[in-house]
Amino acid sequence: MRLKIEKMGINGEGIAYYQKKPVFIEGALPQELVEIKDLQGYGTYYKARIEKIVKESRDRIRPACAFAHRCRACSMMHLAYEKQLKAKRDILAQTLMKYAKIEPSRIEEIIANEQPLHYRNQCKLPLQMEQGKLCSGMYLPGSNYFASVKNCVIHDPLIETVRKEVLHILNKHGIKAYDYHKKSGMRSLIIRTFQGKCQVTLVSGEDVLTQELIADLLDCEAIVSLWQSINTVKKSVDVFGKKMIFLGGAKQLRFLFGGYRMQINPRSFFQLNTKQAEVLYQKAASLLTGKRYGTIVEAYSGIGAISLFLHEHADQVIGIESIADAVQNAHAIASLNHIDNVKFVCGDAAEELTYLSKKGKIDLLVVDPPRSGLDYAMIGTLLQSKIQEIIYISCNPATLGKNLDLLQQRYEVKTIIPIDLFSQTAAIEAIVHLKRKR
Ligand SMILES: C[S@@+](CC[C@H](N)C(=O)[O-])C[C@H]1O[C@@H](n2cnc3c(N)ncnc32)[C@H](O)[C@@H]1O
Repeated sequence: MRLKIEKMGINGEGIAYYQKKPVFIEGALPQELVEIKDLQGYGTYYKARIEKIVKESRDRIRPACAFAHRCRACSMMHLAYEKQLKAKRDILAQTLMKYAKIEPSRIEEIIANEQPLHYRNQCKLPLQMEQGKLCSGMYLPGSNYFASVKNCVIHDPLIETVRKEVLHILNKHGIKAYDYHKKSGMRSLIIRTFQGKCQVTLVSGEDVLTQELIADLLDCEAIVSLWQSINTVKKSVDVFGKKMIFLGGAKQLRFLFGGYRMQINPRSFFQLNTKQAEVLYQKAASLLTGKRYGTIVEAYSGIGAISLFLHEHADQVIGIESIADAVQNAHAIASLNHIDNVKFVCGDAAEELTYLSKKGKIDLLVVDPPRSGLDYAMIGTLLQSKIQEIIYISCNPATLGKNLDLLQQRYEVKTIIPIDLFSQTAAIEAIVHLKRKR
């Protein structure tokens, strides 16, 4: 059967219509005519695969990665970059219209990523055995099918070099992939890099790593911080296990960011695109009205990067973050940079914000939640609070739209700025500025 692709879906798939129901077709682009196979119904929609592209879009390009069809993580790589930007703005506009009745014209131009390849500062890759060798790869989207990936053009090139070196060393020492029954072996490889240095975390079973293996890994010039994380939970959502073992080098990875001296532990969050993160925080700071704020609260603060960018505008900034390591990093960073008007609380954002808003006046709240968005407790606290201004940084248009729909009871949306942090993928970051209605 042949179908014409009408538009792009939220995950970068092409959408056609069959029997008045949408058909999601991975890899197809708007305006293309495709012959489909494996049509499967899921109640209100269908999914199908491309058998053949009968008429190609003019915007289709050859993907920059030879493994794109195999790992399928970069669902927009076959679309010219300029058109990716347009598609992302359109997806954000459609989603905010659908959930929050926000007119598409209210959305500003998307801020492009100057480096749409080699931008990712961290990899978290599962490990498996292939032809008797430990190798890294990806679980294909929505499945537990493992595909080894020889090279990734999204990663910072140093990640790729170190990934290959680490795998070579692990294989030299006869290390095998994780075995659920024995609770032993290597599960995942995490590499984070800033400015030519890497922090490596080996996620494993209950294995005790030999001193020879650790010494070989620390001999790699770029590895300056080495950790092991024990994770024996069968269907673990978090890649890291609860137990972290420091193996050598420095405990924290140190780097410069936006003129500030930073340090980070493996479990602490940091935006995956370092250069664009700076653009994002500068843009968020530029939305401040110019007046001096009494108290700014940054909820979901990670290692407190946004607080650093805002601290000069306020008497005090309070960050709230649930990961203890990140809070520890945030405090250390503030003192490394001699900033004494920021402090951080470890806890749940909704609970701590409820407490803080009862205790004193909050002039501006910055929220940068995970993909799940703000929970009902958080929305409830905001609606009942007297907070005048909110900057909401989102990485998920759907949860953003649902949250804005509720927040619009008390807040007016002033500005919406999309920004591309994750080129080649369908992920969209956006900054929304809200002001309390009179
Ligand atoms: C998208 S990251 C943003 C971090 C930081 N704003 C930045 O840009 O680096 C979300 C952060 O929220 C934290 N987090 C997740 N759920 C939380 C909760 N219920 N309360 C407080 N922090 C939470 C995560 O650990 C993570 O650091």
